Amino acid sequence: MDKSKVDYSVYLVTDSTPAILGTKDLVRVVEAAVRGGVSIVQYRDKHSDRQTAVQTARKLLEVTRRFGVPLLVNDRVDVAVEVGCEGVHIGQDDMAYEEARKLLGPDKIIGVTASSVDEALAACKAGADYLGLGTVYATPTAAPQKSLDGIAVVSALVAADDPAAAARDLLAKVVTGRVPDVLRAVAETTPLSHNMTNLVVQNFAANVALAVGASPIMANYAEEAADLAKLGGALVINMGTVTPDGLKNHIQAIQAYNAAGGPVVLDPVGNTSSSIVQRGVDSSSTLSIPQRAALAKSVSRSTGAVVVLTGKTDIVSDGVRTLRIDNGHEYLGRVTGTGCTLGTTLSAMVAAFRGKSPLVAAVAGLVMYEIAAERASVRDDVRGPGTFVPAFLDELSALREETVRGDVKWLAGAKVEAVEVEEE
Ligand SMILES: Nc1ncnc2c1ncn2[C@@H]1O[C@H](COP(=O)(O)OP(=O)(O)OP(=O)(O)O)[C@@H](O)[C@H]1O
Ligand SMILES: Cc1ncsc1CCO
Repeated sequence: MDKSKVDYSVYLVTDSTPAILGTKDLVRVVEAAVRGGVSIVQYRDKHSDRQTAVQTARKLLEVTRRFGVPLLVNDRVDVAVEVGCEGVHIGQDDMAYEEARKLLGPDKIIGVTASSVDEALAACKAGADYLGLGTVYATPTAAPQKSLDGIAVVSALVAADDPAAAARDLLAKVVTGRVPDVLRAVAETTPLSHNMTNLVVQNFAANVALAVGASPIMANYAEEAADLAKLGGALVINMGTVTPDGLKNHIQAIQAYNAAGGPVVLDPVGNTSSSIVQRGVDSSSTLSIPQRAALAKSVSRSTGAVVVLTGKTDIVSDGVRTLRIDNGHEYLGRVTGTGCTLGTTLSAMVAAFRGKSPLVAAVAGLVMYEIAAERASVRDDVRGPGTFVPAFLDELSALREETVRGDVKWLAGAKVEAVEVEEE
């Protein structure tokens, strides 16, 4: 497991005490919670003897591996070493970071609890992969300086009657809560959105990129891609009006972005070729939402890419977590190129959120795009798809401005839900 890709959004800390777990089986509770959307699990057990702890950790590891999420063990580094899980979480009174690192090697995750600024700085300096901070809550006068990567919960899941539903609910809330971080990152970095897109949407896509806060360039000649790829942006490959020459340019440009580690958004426009971020497959499909969710998850698993399937309901999956977004307006389906320019929007989000979560970035792009459409559709000056387009650009731009000045009331309208997909 590549520890730089770990998603801390919904972090489950187990508790086997009867007051929290009741008479339930811990492994089943964890399985349900992971099925619902938990992205990382910490097995925390202060009371069991070593042999029991090793046995339980093995059972938990079997579950977490099946779902592709990491398992950490609290405190008991020897247990983590013995079962070969993804790492440990240590407190200030536990084994020292350096000693744990020696036992676990460089690739395992080591998280450290910090209860003061000094402890946090020391843990970061030592090389901790993440910090666990005590009870944290923002107040109107003390907003956190750094946004959080996720929340750790114990009883909200372990004591829940339906841990899967509780995990789904938390996942949707945490992902939605991170949307402003993504939009602010776009505003702060003005990422390059390098579009190799179809002939129909060039101008519209460039204007959408500007409205969401990106810097567009429509450059179809692949010789330029190696230089452009170094500018920290993302590439959109849209195959809407592709030609044999265009295809060669696309491949060369993708290689340039891969070499530079830059994100690529692939929009096959109705094609079903393998993809990096894919959309449009469903536009005229009759698949049910569970079928589309299963398709998105399986394409994501096989490509390693986040997959987006658009339509009235959009599906986003990173192969582990799958979400649906039910915002938008039918005008989006009556204007050409709204799928294509969504790809441009996504490129801005994944570029600005590079190294963080592409799933969260994709959700942010979808939510912003579709709430802008909803707001435009109810404006007095909008009487049909023609007047909708300029109003839509205005609303995209307004959402960006509101978010940058800290007004995120609009996000209350986000309809994001986690979807459970049966294991194959
Ligand atoms: N009836 C609808 N209600 C709400 N949102 C919609 C509707 N139809 C499309 N959308 C939204 O419009 C955006 C574009 O999706 P759509 O599936 O229409 O793309 P497309 O058909 O591939 O577009 P393109 O014209 O670029 O080929 C998505 O954000 C999607 O959610
Ligand atoms: C109409 C059209 N034809 C090729 S690409 C495109 C834009 C919507 O996909």
